[in-house]
Amino acid sequence: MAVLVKKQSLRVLSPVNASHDLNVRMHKRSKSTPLSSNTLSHRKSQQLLPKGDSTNIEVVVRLRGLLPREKDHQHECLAHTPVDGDYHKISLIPKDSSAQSKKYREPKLFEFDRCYNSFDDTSACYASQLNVFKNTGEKMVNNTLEGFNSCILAYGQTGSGKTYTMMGTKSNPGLIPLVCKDLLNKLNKMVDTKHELTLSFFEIYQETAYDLLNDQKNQKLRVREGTDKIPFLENLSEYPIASADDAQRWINKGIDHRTTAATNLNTESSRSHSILTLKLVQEKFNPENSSIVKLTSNLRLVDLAGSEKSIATEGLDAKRLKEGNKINKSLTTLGRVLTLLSENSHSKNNILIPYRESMLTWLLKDNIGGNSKTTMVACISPTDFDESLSTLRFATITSKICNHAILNEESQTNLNDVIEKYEIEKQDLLEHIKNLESFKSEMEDSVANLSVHETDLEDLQNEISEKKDTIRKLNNYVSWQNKYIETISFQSKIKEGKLKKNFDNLKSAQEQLLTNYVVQQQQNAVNDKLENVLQDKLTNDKELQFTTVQKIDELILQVEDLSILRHLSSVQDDLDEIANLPILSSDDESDSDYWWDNNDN
Ligand SMILES: Nc1ncnc2c1ncn2[C@@H]1O[C@H](COP(=O)(O)OP(=O)(O)OP(=O)(O)O)[C@@H](O)[C@H]1O
Repeated sequence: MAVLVKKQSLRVLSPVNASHDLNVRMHKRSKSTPLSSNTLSHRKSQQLLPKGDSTNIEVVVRLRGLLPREKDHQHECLAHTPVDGDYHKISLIPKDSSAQSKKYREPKLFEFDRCYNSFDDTSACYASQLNVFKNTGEKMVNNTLEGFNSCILAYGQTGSGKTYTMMGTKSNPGLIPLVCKDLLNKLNKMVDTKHELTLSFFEIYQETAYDLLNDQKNQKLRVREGTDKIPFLENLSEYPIASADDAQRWINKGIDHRTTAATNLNTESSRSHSILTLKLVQEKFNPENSSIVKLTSNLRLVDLAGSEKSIATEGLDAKRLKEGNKINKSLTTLGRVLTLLSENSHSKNNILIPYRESMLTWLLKDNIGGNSKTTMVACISPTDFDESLSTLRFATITSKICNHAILNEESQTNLNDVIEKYEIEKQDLLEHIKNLESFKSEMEDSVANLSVHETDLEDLQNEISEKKDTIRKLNNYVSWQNKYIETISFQSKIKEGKLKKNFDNLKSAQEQLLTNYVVQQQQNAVNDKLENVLQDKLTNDKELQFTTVQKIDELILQVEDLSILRHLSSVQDDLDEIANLPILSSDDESDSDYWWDNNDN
């Protein structure tokens, strides 16, 4: 198995190179910050070299474990730390050992100052958040206390664990909170040193710097360069911090203001580079030469935005795409600057470094190529071979850069000034003691007055305890009352329910009755009408009957008259007939005895 080994060089500048560089630096500093000749003189005069260290940027690698999402998709772990516990090494094993390209066939082995495995706690290279602080963060705290500028820079692809390493979580705090806590603990134990610690926090979002501690977050900050050519942000707010809680409050505020968004590879992806700076100014008295030594140092904690392949923002809106492009662009510039710096560290040519090409490299100028002890934490994800390879190559280039940290020390050597300064402080202290004494005597007077009223106080206390007892009883009574009210109100609720039900029933019965009444009324009206009609009919009928009866009577009369007439007429007829009768012969008498026998009809 062919193994590619990249030897990391921990190059220390040759004394010739170091003195040359430091003299150039000193020259620039003394030109830009003229110091008063009789009072304040830089401890390192033109003849003396400043105390300093020339060391390569330290590189540590942190390998995170598989995330639940990656486990669900059964991603393989492609990065490994050695089982023998050699914490300098880390290897990347390609997924497909039969791939055509050599790049994807052979494992890659890298060596760095330290490689942390963050998921397998049985591994000898395992490192929890606290281990990372102990091995990487704590020495930066010590550098700062010694008066050196220091910087920790988290680099890596998106979702590889930079923010987790720098900020961590509430239950697993990262480097930033742990560094703040340790620095403050150590400062508070230093009784012979006066110190002032301030904190500032900003982000670079799409090539513009914003103050993360300013409530008006959209105010753009401009980069300026002092006479010493050190870039700084104009109007960036700085807050004094006295305790770890103070620091945490400002950090939380900054986190709230930082630009983050969900991408395909990280639900809370940082869309900006964030830079937190702790600035420490210390003053110590040096009894050897009766001077005051002033140490000024910065500790910068940088969480870079992650490099992104297009997959991170695929399908997302144009804003995310633009952010991704800007992030990649500024990281490319950072890569170019670091490459040139590493070339300068290895050759006598002094290539001009294009720091100003991006705001990030401009503001980190001193940390990546100058007066700073710097550590890069290269974070890698175990599932992305290409991105991890690119991060480890970037880290290899960075590890070749040599920085020259100098002790930022000034000393006040004029004894009169020292005495004058102490005299002022002594006067302040005496004034303070005087105030305290008068306060003390006021307090003593109050105590004396108090003893006079001691008996009253006892009575009052008895009264208070009686009142308390009454209050307790009242409270009991009130709570009993409350319970009673609760019961009553419960019962009345039930009653109310029943009443409501009855009321509803009554209401529906009433409505029914009303309906019936209306129907009845209508029925009555119909009945009345019918009755009237019948009555009318009856009346008509009676009249008809009466008329009929009359008519019948008339008819009867008429009939009677007619029959009489008829009778009379028939009688007449008979009479007429009789009158006309012939006189009968004896012959006729044989046929019939009487004529009427033949005229029956
Ligand atoms: N060492 C670790 N142990 C446990 N979880 C981790 C570790 N490193 C990262 N994670 C988890 O992985 C996810 C991505 O981590 P993080 O947000 O720190 O990535 P990032 O590199 O800062 O990403 P970006 O560049 O997109 O901001 C988070 O859910 C985080 O909690």
